[in-house]
Amino acid sequence: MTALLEISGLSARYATGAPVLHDVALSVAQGEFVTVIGANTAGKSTLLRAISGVGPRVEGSIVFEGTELTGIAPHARPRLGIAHVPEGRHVFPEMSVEENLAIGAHARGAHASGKAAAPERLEMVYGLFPRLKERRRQFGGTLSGGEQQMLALGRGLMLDPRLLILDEPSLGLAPMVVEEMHDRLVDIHRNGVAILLVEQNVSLALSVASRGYVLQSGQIVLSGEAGGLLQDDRVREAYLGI
Ligand SMILES: Nc1ncnc2c1ncn2[C@@H]1O[C@H](COP(=O)(O)OP(=O)(O)OP(=O)(O)O)[C@@H](O)[C@H]1O
Repeated sequence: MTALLEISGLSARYATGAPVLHDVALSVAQGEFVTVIGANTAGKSTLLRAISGVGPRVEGSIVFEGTELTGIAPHARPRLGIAHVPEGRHVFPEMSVEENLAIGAHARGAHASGKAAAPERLEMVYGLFPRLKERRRQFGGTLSGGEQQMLALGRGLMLDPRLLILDEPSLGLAPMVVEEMHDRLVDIHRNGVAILLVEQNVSLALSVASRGYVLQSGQIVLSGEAGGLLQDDRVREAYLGI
């Protein structure tokens, strides 16, 4: 499979701290669903931030569709087709659902080639999340936690991304909402969008993704087919408590 995202020799550190990522190599093929699992502070969010260019200082290479990202400004990366939905919901509380979604379309830029028109994207997002359509005039801040997470995800999709990077989309949600969220991720993936998912819920992440990486203290210590990782004793002991 052709690589959509190819990371190699990636190290990252924050201005104020010690190195967080060490010589990380990871790839996502066109249309692939990949997950990164690991304990708290392993560096999962930092890895996603390095891809979107917000936060850590990086060394190494992050190539997206043949373009080296490390020299590209963070605000220009969404226009290449990368949507980052960070941890926490980050909706604009005093803007309507539809205004929140419009911001996503704006971030993609008006002239991106191959971009579906914003009204089509909006219908696609409303098709995936009918509850957002019902509440399109409601302020973002008045939505339930699950609805806000869906709005954050919908805003990312308004970018018409080729790669969706998601940080803990199920954090703090009730189990039924978590399942709904993961069903929607499967739908989005079926529509041809590649997904890189960071998730605390390891069994769920490995059941929706096709491949996974285990990040430990900033290093990839294990990787492979999701089904294989789910059966791996090291994963079962460390992350599933089995
Ligand atoms: N802005 C920052 N400045 C300095 N250090 C940071 C910053 N953000 C994160 N770190 C540090 O980087 C390390 C990795 O954090 P990161 O958030 O990437 O981990 P994580 O695997 O996503 O964990 P969690 O699941 O708890 O979010 C931690 O030790 C954290 O304290």
